[in-house]
Amino acid sequence: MKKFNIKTPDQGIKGALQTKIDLKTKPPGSLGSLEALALQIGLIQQSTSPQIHQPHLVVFAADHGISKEGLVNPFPQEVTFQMVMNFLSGKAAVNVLANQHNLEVTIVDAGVNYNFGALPNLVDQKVDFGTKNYLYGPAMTRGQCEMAIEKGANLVNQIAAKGCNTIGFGEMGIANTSSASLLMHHICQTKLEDCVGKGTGANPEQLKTKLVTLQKVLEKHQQVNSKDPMELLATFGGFEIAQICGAMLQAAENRMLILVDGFIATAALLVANQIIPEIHAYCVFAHCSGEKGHEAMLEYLKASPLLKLGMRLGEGSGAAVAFPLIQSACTFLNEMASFESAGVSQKSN
Ligand SMILES: Cc1cc2ncn([C@H]3O[C@H](COP(=O)(O)O)[C@@H](O)[C@H]3O)c2cc1C
Ligand SMILES: O=C(O)c1cccnc1
Repeated sequence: MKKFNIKTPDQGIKGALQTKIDLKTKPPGSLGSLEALALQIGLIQQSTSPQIHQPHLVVFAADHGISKEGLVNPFPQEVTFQMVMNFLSGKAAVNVLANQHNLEVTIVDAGVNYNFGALPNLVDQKVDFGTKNYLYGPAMTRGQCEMAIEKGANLVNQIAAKGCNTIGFGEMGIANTSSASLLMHHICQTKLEDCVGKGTGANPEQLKTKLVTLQKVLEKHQQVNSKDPMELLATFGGFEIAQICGAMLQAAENRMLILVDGFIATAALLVANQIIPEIHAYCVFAHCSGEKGHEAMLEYLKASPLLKLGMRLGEGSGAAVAFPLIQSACTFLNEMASFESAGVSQKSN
């Protein structure tokens, strides 16, 4: 298994950053969360003039063995490959929202149950044609899990080599809210019923079946070690979740700013955070999803999401929508006048 080397950013520059923020022509603290964001980005980049370069969203797609039974997912499995085609034609939610802010989008086949052949804009990182059904055994082997992590990490290195320092991750995989719920249950030690939500729109009866089914999955895997993130990921994960986990770990090692999307992307981070908790300093939490469980997941991570719009889509759509706030944080820090430069009097005391 690849070892990641993630260090909390050196705090030496913190005083200079805070002073620069406080000397802007505004009452102290009046830019609220943008000030915290500017401080965080400055620390990550070790600069009092941080810059966003080549911002990028990577969408990892994969299928889930469980989805074939239709017990946990309102939509059928083939929607995963159909949505990949939609991403490639540039017309899905994540495409249009990313285009709005000039975010580059890369689409990855992490393990879709479909043979795409060679498509020019699809990155082939297929581990397998979907995971196994975890009702009957682990979703993937340990080897597949490690491979997925490495593939995600390698892609981030390729993107970083082109000059990107800000990256978000999205996902597509019918039934993946179930994987995210199971991972959450074990890592956050939250009751299963508080981790399981409507996903793509389960009605009350479907939600009950989803919960009963996932309870059976937990019973099948009673022996799983909640303290072993790789075992959890291999048992309950998806190839897209595992690739996002590796991608996030690599992005933090590379000192990139990570935009964390919704329920499923945050579940990937839960695993990454259990592997190396220092990853936290590199994460900006884009939004609180409308999916039940996300708020508690964010609380577990002591994360303050930038937005709460009731979005519950995934794909990286929340990361795309929050991106301009990152730009605003850098812009005020770099361009706003100071009391001295503008000749504005500071408060008397
Ligand atoms: C058309 C469509 C587009 C999507 N884009 C993201 N998801 C989202 O929904 C799926 C998870 O929900 P569940 O666990 O209920 O299947 C994931 O693919 C996720 O990215 C979509 C779902 C659908 C149907
Ligand atoms: O918050 C998310 O990422 C989410 C919620 C429901 C379905 N798909 C994704």
